[in-house]
Amino acid sequence: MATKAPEAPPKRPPAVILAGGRSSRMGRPKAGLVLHGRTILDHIVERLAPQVGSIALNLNADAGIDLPPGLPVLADTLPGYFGPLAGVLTAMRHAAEVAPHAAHVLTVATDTPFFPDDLVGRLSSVPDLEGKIAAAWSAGEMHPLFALWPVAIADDLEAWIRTDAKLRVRAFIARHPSAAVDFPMIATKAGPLDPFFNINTPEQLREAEAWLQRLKDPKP
Ligand SMILES: Nc1nc2c(ncn2[C@@H]2O[C@H](COP(=O)(O)OP(=O)(O)OP(=O)(O)O)[C@@H](O)[C@H]2O)c(=O)[nH]1
Ligand SMILES: [Mg+2]
Repeated sequence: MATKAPEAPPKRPPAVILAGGRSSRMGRPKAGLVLHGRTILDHIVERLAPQVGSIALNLNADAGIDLPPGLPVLADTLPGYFGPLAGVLTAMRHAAEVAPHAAHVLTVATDTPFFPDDLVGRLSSVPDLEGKIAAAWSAGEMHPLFALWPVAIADDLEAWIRTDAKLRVRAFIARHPSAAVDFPMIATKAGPLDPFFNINTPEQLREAEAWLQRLKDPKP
């Protein structure tokens, strides 16, 4: 009797951490922010590593910290601070080089320390994922930088960045087949925490520190 070959486990995608912005509201590079004595970048790498095949960091200026050893640093392939989509394009170009068979590349933002530890598992379980952008949502909002992007649309993205005036991530996603993947709030003693809470200002950094403390406190 013929035995069915076991299905190969799904390949983990290459990932790029987006930290290529100017951090102007924070006033210093966001990748180097310290939360509970460790850089936010360390928190992000730790959460990401078990979920992906490789990690690189998209950065356009000195982050002001010692970077984790062995982490490739990628400046935007289209220099000029064209916004987050320039980071996504850089991620796609990088994936085509380091993982030529990967259909998608994952992006995450460096300023969002509580993102789900099942981010990749759930984004990749979208039916008929091939050719689609799978983006995370929570509380009725899209988090378009937490997404799996088809590497095959890199040229389209580059043309869009070169010609579109507004460079909105959501507008680019709307041009392509996409899927929304909803993530629940994290329950804490102080109420629900959005896993995509992101840090733009010094005040939000203090808020994130308080949330981290609540997450570490044992439940009553
Ligand atoms: N590669 C690249 N990434 C960018 C650019 N602008 C923003 N980003 C990234 O996009 C994500 C969301 O951007 P923001 O939260 O506004 O971060 P930011 O632009 O550094 O901060 P502000 O200057 O305060 O707006 C962050 O991960 C940024 O690093 C850019 O011009 N190039
Ligand atoms: Mg910005």
